[in-house]
Amino acid sequence: MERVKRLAAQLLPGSVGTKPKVALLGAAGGIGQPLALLLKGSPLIGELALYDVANTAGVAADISHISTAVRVKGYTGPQQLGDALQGAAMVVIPAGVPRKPGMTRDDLFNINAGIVATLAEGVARHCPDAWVLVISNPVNSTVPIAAEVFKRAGTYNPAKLFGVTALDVVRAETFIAEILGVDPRDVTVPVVGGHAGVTILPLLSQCKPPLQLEASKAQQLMARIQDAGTEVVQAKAGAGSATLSMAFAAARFADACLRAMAGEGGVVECAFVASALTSLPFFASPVRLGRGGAEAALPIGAMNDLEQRNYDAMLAELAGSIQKGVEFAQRRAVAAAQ
Ligand SMILES: NC(=O)c1ccc[n+]([C@@H]2O[C@H](COP(=O)([O-])OP(=O)(O)OC[C@H]3O[C@@H](n4cnc5c(N)ncnc54)[C@H](O)[C@@H]3O)[C@@H](O)[C@H]2O)c1
Ligand SMILES: O=C(O)C[C@H](O)C(=O)O
Repeated sequence: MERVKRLAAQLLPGSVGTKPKVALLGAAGGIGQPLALLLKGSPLIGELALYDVANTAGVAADISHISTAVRVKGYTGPQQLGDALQGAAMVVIPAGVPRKPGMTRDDLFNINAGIVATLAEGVARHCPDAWVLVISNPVNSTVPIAAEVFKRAGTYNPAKLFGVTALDVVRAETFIAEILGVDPRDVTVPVVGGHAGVTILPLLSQCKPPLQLEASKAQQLMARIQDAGTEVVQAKAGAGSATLSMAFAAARFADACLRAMAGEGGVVECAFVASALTSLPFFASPVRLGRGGAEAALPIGAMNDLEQRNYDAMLAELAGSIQKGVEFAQRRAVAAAQ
């Protein structure tokens, strides 16, 4: 049996025994640490590679003492990025700077664009078949950046690149459950578009159980979901943005991906993916996940007047953010070639 497991590990890239290796980039950060903790508890992971530019050794030593079967190793600095990524079946990226009060997610672009591009280059080189889950903001631009890097490297598989928008869904479920007086786990609500301000579009009319709200209340709830990140940034007053709820949301999304990777059918989660649902090249929607990644971006369904107005209002901003990411990656490639 052991021989069969070892053989399977050699034949299936990214697997340790029969369970995959997951690399977490930005593992010592505000999201990285609690996310590492949650991933250490996953029965679906064989090995967890914790990578950061600083402070990884302590986090890895600490997490490695937790009595679950996931093997943990820490990697620090660009020279160890390759080893962290080698053989990974999934790469989760929360590396980068968070917002401070008064900033938009787009204000993070100048720093985070280069970080995500560099890490995506590492993925292309060391684990080109991995599923890549991008958390670093602005997601509406960092995902297109990663796509461009992969295209240039000849490794782009649109089915395996995801912008993590799960926190928007988690928030929508929570706020709706408060209104309905039910357990948030019993609420289902699609959140589509992107992950910044007006591009976050919760389709409240499709909520299950149904949510009966007059238009002004629905508008208020939609605005609260759209501004929930800012609510946390303001509450943290300069100490960063959402980390714990983000770790919860990312762990849930990673778990969905790992279950689909392992062959579970019918797994659907919202994510920002390459999509033909709209005129835009990327769009967040419910996505059906399968062994090979995103199998289908599911139709966003009928929208009421409020949702349609929000949808129409978001398209230009989302298009601009996507284009900004694409142009950044193209300029970077030209500069690298000179
Ligand atoms: N997608 C979402 O819903 C969502 C939610 C919350 C936060 N975020 C974003 O996630 C990012 C991280 O947030 P945080 O609160 O964890 O920030 P943080 O500053 O606490 O942690 C970021 C970590 O990234 C590391 N890092 C920086 N450059 C790196 C590099 N080149 N390679 C590897 N690691 C690097 C830092 O050392 C740090 O440990 C931010 O951009 C934030 O806006 C996204
Ligand atoms: O709001 C932020 O800057 C972080 C994150 O995108 C969030 O939605 O909490």
